[in-house]
Amino acid sequence: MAIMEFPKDMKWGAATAAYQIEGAAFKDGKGLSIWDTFSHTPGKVLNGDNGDVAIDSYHRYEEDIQLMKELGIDTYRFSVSWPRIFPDGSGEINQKGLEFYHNFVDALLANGIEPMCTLYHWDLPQTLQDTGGWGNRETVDAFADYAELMFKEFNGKIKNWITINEPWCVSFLSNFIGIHAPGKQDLQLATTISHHLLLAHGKAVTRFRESAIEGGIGYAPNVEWLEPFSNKQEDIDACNRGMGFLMEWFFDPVFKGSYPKFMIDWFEKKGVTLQIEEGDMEIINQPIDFLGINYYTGSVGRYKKDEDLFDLERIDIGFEKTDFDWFIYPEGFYRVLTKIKDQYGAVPIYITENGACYNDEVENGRVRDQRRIEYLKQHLTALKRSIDYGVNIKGYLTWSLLDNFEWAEGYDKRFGIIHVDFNTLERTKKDSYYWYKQTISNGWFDMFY
Ligand SMILES: CCOCCOc1ccc(-c2cn(C[C@@H]3NC[C@@H](O)[C@H]3O)nn2)cc1
Repeated sequence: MAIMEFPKDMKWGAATAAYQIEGAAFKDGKGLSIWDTFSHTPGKVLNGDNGDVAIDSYHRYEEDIQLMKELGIDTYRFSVSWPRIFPDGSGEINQKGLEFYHNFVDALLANGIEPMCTLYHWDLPQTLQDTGGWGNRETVDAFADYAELMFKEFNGKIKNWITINEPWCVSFLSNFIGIHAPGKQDLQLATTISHHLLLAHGKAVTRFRESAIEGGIGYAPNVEWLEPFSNKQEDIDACNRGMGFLMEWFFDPVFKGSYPKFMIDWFEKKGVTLQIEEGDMEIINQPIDFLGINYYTGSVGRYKKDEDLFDLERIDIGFEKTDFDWFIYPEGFYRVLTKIKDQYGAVPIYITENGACYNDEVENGRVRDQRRIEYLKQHLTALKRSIDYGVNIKGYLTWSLLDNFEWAEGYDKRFGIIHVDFNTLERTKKDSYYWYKQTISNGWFDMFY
């Protein structure tokens, strides 16, 4: 047997996000988010899908929690819909919104499941977007006020807080590449937003510390691995720029108190500058209690002038792909985690997202998603290797517990270990659910069975 065994104190979990699962988009006083607006804008989301109903977890969370309990997870990562709490982004509080999350969190705790709460998972109140969104520094303070309210409201119930999910997606994917809400294509704006997001993270940490809240706080950047096609310096440099876009750009300010010079120089060549105000970097560079890491994929890269923003070409050398057309690259998971350890030290890390898109359907009451089991085996093996290297892994949370609304791909891309019929909303445990359940129970798995 090739047993892959994990530390007995490592936490096992699963993750979701409000706009992707809740539905009830216009119910009980919730205000509009930018994803309500974006998904209702023709041409933005595949098949015209939206999160109006999603998988109706707003009404079905008790059923979902029973599925989590049977799965045996220690912790469940969810996000709060900011406009469900502050319909206008700030000011008047929607008590029904607070009531929903209290009922939900109480049900998690009653079933022995530790809540891990993401404060911002992309659903910005539309009213804040109407005044510039994350491009406006006033949104930073609105976020800090929202965060402080949540900290105080749930102090003692929620002990693991994540400020911002995937700041690269919020800034550059959404405001430069433009495929996520609000769908802008402005590099200067996106770069300014990346700074405001880190500032918002820092200000939330300040409020957390000042309020003496029980537990810990971090953020959850997404990372990818880029392996140079050759040892030619131009290939190495191109891959470092591509990785620096997600890693050093969002890690150095938090862990080192400054932006990476090689990226600043590159952006300046593109006519982009950063407006950093006095005191910003000190606010951003505050100690955090853990780092969330979201990893899905990587690729081989090489220099190609004007191929993309970084003169970087991602090439297909035959890696297998998921149904999202992403390369399956478990070695990249090990490489990125060990790079983080080498560059930023043994910061406690939760894998806050790792999983694969496979669109297997229900056949005779069963979902045979063996490819997802293989993906999880390969990436958990890479995780174990990183633990043995000295990476301070505190937990692993798979994305996702349930099939859900996959942003611009709508309901066309399934990441869940539980299948959801998007018409009837019926949940069906996939083969990967049973595999994950056994792995959690054992604390190990056998590579070959
Ligand atoms: C045309 C050019 O395209 C450039 C890259 O385009 C993308 C698209 C999507 C992603 C992406 C999607 N996910 C999964 C989510 N993580 C958070 C959670 O909500 C999951 O649903 N992570 N990254 C990255 C890059």
